[in-house]
Amino acid sequence: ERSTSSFSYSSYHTLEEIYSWIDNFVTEHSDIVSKIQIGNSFENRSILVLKFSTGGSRHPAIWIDTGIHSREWITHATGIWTANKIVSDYGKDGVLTDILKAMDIFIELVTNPDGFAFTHSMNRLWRKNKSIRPGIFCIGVDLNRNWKSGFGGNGSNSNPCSETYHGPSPQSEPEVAAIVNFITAHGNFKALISIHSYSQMLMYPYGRSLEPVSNHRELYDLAKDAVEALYKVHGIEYFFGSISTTLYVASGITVDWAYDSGIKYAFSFELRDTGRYGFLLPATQIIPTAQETWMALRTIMEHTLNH
Ligand SMILES: CS(=N)(=N)C[C@@H](Cc1ccccc1)C(=O)O
Ligand SMILES: [Zn+2]
Repeated sequence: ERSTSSFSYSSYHTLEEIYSWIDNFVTEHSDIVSKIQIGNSFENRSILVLKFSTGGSRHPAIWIDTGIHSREWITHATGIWTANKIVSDYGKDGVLTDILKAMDIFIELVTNPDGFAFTHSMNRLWRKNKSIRPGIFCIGVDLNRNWKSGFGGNGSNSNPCSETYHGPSPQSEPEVAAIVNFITAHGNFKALISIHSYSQMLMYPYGRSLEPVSNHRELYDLAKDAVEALYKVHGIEYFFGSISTTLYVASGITVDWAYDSGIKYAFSFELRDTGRYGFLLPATQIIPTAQETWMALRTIMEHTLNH
């Protein structure tokens, strides 16, 4: 493909199609978008991040990741649509324009490239990455259990054959280490949003315990505003609250690490649906899902800008 104009935002795509789209997208919007390789996956695929910036050296930044669980295809598709929405609405939507005048947005579209390739080639329901280690007879680590904060705690599993296997040590997985190194080196991230599917929930830390975070009232109110903005688009209802109280206890997760690293606006989405199609959400729902999710993301980013 030579341009993004032939790319279908209402279809699911392979890793190669997405990486090709990224190159075309950056070329076509080089005034505001750039591509950063933050590392390589276990199977040595490039780990790519899109940077949206209107200048400045180290603007306060917002992180969004999709596809950390490879079978959650609606999340990559939503991320791609969102990237295009940002460049389309910059200069037109006053709130977004204000956000980008003052802050940078980083989007990692394929956070688990090895797993994602595997969902296209061999196993559509693969979740983990594809790491292998001597003497261990099952493949892959759950990248949403490999983070340092609460590592190895309840709601993660030490059995390598488990879908929630936390790995041999915190940040043992290159896909997690790459993000930790990038965000830590940057040092000025104000918000992190890690996007999963499915369940229709918007959640904030902690996952590892029932203990409320210091700004839990602020996060509750912001989550409430965000899900209301989401509901107004297509009438889709989300639950919201802390991970441990809304869903279940989970340890070693992205948003707990972000929060403990000083990123006080840390959220995790569970996109559509509530189980009718689950991970196999029909492509006809990609754009409606992305449209409603955008309104929630925009609400969170606006709050981050103003606080
Ligand atoms: C269906 S699922 N795997 N996306 C559910 C996902 C819930 C979660 C999201 C964010 C933080 C903690 C926990 C998980 O277990 O990792
Ligand atoms: Zn997930």
